[in-house]
Amino acid sequence: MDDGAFAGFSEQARRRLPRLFADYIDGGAHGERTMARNRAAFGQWGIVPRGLRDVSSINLATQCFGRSWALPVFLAPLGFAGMFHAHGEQGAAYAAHKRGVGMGVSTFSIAPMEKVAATGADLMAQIYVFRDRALTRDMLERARACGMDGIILTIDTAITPVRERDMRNGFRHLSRPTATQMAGLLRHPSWLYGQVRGGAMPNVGNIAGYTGSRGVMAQARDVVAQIDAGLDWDDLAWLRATWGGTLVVKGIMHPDDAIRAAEIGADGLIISNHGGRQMDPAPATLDVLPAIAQAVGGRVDIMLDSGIRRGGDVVAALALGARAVSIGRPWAWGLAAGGARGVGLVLDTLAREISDVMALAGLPDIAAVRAAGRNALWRF
Ligand SMILES: Cc1cc2nc3c(=O)[nH]c(=O)nc-3n(C[C@H](O)[C@H](O)[C@H](O)COP(=O)(O)O)c2cc1C
Ligand SMILES: CCCCCCC(=O)C(=O)O
Repeated sequence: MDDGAFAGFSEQARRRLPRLFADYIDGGAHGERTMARNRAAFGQWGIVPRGLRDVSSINLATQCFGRSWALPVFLAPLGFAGMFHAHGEQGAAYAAHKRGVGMGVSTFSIAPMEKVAATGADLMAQIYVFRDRALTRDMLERARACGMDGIILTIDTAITPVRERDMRNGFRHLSRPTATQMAGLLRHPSWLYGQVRGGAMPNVGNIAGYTGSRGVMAQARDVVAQIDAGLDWDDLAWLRATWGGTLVVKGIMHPDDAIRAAEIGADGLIISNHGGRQMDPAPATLDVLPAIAQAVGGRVDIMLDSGIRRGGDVVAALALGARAVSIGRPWAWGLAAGGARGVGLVLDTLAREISDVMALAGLPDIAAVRAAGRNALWRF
């Protein structure tokens, strides 16, 4: 896979992590065709160079979901990040805070959201609607109590599909490691040392009542079983009525769903195919973006994720109608490779490339990118 500007980070992450974690991050569902298509879609668009425009100062600041960020880039919610490096989710949040960008805290965060919030970062809690609604209400109350005024409802995980790499590695059964798995963990002593120092028996610490000594994957399976596969539009309306803050729906891939979510009162949408980890084969997010942007017509802000690996990818997504993008695997690689510093470097790398592309396209700020739209682009 083409890891773009982050190839160095992903290589280092693969060296540092036991294989089953590296594969968990990198892998996708079934034949991984969606994952490949996400990248290929960005390859279809060029940014047209323009000169004789004042680009002596490039401003990457943007507004999305009623928030202001220094870059049009958000750290996507990632489960189990605390197992990629001892700095865990707090390290990533610290890096996000330092760079002035936002971050989603996964329901499957190893660190409880309260600890992540203590970094002072601009966070949104990623939630599911659980079969036990009291559990969902509890997540909402905790998010509110620790100062988060926004939530992200993930809607593309009614089931968790086969991910062949995880099957091969027995990832979902890690709670009782086999001899092969144990040998794999022991071959990565610096990673193991970090985990031992961090508590040795990690929990999905973000979900009250699901921690304990049975091991992280047994807990994760229990939580996955709580995700309500019967979720429908009425439940979105229930969530809208229950949660007074910003509500963003993640996993939108069809204009009709975008319109319906906006009508029910969602404040924002994330066009996402979960980085190719759910539906395979699905269309690339960049390919569905123009129709969705046209359908919602500016009524709600759109963020896009899945396959962003270059500054040019970000500029293309903004020109086609997104207000910001989010990155998943790149920050996981940065964290695994170098903790909080690694996540910061990933953001710096992307910011530098976005700035390069905007300058050479004669677009000094994000408003100019959005105003130029397709006029800034070339379809190969
Ligand atoms: C390791 C990993 C864990 C993830 N965990 C979650 C999660 O807990 N909740 C969620 O909504 N999305 C989750 N995602 C999906 C991301 O939020 C995001 O949609 C995706 O990573 C974007 O694609 P990219 O990795 O190509 O940037 C996860 C993705 C990865 C790679
Ligand atoms: C054991 C599978 C749980 C999946 C939750 C995290 C996630 O969304 C992912 O893509 O991985």
